[in-house]
Amino acid sequence: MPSRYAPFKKPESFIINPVLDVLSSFGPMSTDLRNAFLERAFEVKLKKGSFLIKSGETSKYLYFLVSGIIAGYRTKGNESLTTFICVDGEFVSAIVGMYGTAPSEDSMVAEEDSYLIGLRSTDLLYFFDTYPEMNIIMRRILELYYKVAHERAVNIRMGSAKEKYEYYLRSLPGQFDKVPVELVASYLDMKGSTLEKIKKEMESTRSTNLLLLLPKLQEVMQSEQLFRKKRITLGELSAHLQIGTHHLSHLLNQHYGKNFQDFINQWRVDFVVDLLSQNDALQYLTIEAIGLQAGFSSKSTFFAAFKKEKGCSPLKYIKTLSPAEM
Ligand SMILES: Nc1ncnc2c1ncn2[C@@H]1O[C@@H]2COP(=O)(O)O[C@H]2[C@H]1O
Repeated sequence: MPSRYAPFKKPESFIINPVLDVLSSFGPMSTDLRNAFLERAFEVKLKKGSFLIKSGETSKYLYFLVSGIIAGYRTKGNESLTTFICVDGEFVSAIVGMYGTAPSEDSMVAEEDSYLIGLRSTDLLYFFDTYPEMNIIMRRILELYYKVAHERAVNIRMGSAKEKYEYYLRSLPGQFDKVPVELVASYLDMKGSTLEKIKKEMESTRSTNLLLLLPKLQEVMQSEQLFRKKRITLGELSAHLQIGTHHLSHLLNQHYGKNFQDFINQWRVDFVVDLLSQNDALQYLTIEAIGLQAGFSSKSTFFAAFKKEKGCSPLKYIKTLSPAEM
């Protein structure tokens, strides 16, 4: 047993229970099987840069990555190739010799501090013999990984560098940002500089696509006066535009230089100013009531937002209006 292994330590239940939930999402687990896992699974903490498995080593364990990144690589002559990138929520093992029957061809290294749950292959074999449901669960996991591996083999050989990168983005929804560019480039078998260029191009088309939404945003604010809804949220406005909240935030920041709240408040203040200058609103309504009409939920937020936009209080502003405007 290589000495770099820490002694056996059971994981905390708040960590192992979600892992068992992932397993049972592939098929029901009996309480006995869950308990057997709780008894035998161990925790593995890896510092960034340390090995989970070294090439040539016979691994007698399977792992589930709870947090962090594990990358597989192998070297051929002077060349080093990233063979897989594993992010949290995935299983990792020496693919060749999964049950400790042959040395691993790939080395597996933590690309950031990682936390894994391990299981001895002998325990897994024992589970197969003792709990029939474990066979079903493992069969389904392997079917899924087989499908993913096939997709990867096809996609990585086909298409342009951009298409390969698009495949990669689809294969790790929501997770891809955390993997270092150099690692992704090696995985997709392209130069780091090529990948940087593709990423930049995709960023700029995304910004252009977002800009196409500006007329719709204007429409939603002007005709539907969505800002007048008290406590309107970023989520509601993005739902109206049918885009994600982070895309809307990005658009507001890029185009207006404003965060969501300031953007909404600017519309509200413009609404108030419009009302004040157009008719004799103040004969019927107090200035506070006009603020509430505009969508502000209190006098203080109204006054603060007004000052931020116009540089003075609403009352001072009214005094600057000519009598004809009032
Ligand atoms: N990365 C690791 N891989 C395998 N076992 C580990 C690791 N880190 C700690 N261990 C523990 O080290 C133990 C060594 O003996 P066991 O095989 O009984 O069980 C092993 C695990 O409990």
